[in-house]
Amino acid sequence: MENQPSPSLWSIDDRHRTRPTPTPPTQPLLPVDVVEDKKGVCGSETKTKAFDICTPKQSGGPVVLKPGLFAKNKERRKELKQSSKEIVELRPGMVHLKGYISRTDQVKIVKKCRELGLGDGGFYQPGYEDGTNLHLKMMCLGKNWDPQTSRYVDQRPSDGSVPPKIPHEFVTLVHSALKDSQTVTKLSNSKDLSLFSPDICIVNFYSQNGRLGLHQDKDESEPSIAAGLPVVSFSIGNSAEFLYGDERDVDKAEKVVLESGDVLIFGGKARKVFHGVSAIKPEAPISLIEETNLRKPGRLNLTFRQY
Ligand SMILES: O=C(O)CCC(=O)C(=O)O
Ligand SMILES: [Fe+2]
Repeated sequence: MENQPSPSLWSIDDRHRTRPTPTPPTQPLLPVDVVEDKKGVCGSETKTKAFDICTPKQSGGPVVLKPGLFAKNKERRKELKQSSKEIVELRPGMVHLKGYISRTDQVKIVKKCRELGLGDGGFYQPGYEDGTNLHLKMMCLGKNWDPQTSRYVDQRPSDGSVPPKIPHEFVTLVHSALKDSQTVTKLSNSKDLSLFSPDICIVNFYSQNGRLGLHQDKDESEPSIAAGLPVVSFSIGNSAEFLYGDERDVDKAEKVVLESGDVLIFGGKARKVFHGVSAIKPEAPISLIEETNLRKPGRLNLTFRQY
């Protein structure tokens, strides 16, 4: 499966033949990186600061010396070498598509997530019932996952916001990744990676100390889990150490590094695999950061599921 053409996110009809249609003009981003959301629950006024996953462009301020041209070109050559495509079956039902999302599409995903993340239902700091916070920022699309109750609801309880819809371009890319991953699982069981219609996407943003403990994704509906409908995960930005295993035990877990542009899929027999993120690594593609101003270090992860 080496060197497959990468699907383009904005070419809808036939990703292998059609040139990507020009990016639709993005809505103007909100003017400031902090948005005050005055919609409260039950009429009370709460102020939620939307988290900006990108660093707003500075006007004035201290001059930052950029790396020289030679150093930059060297970085880019390294990036090109590293972005080799490969599909690896990690275990039955669990597939790692390395370098699957093109750099252009990664840029589009970051920009779209930033735009949505600054609006109603955008990035916030999730916390558990006992008052502890998750070590990441979160935004839900389609339906809201509530960490306090581990349930999906239509509105975010903390501010009453309604989650934005999943952009259809994201769904197109999920379907392409599933179809391509089925080719490697033909010999084992391609039903593990059956096509589905994602109606939920949880978008996580990890900074330097971001992490996520070992857990199972099991809050989707019973029929969805029973059918083994897969979870499809996109990684963008800094690389991450991703753990997975049969039990909630870090010492027994296996480890894989997820890099920018990687897609990970787990369904069928692997649908209830324990998984988590143990660390964010320093590596990030320089061209992506330059084009998007994604915070450094910063890792965006999108997991698509069907309720
Ligand atoms: O960030 C990741 O790679 C995993 C995210 C995850 O497991 C989740 O959101 O349930
Ligand atoms: Fe998960």
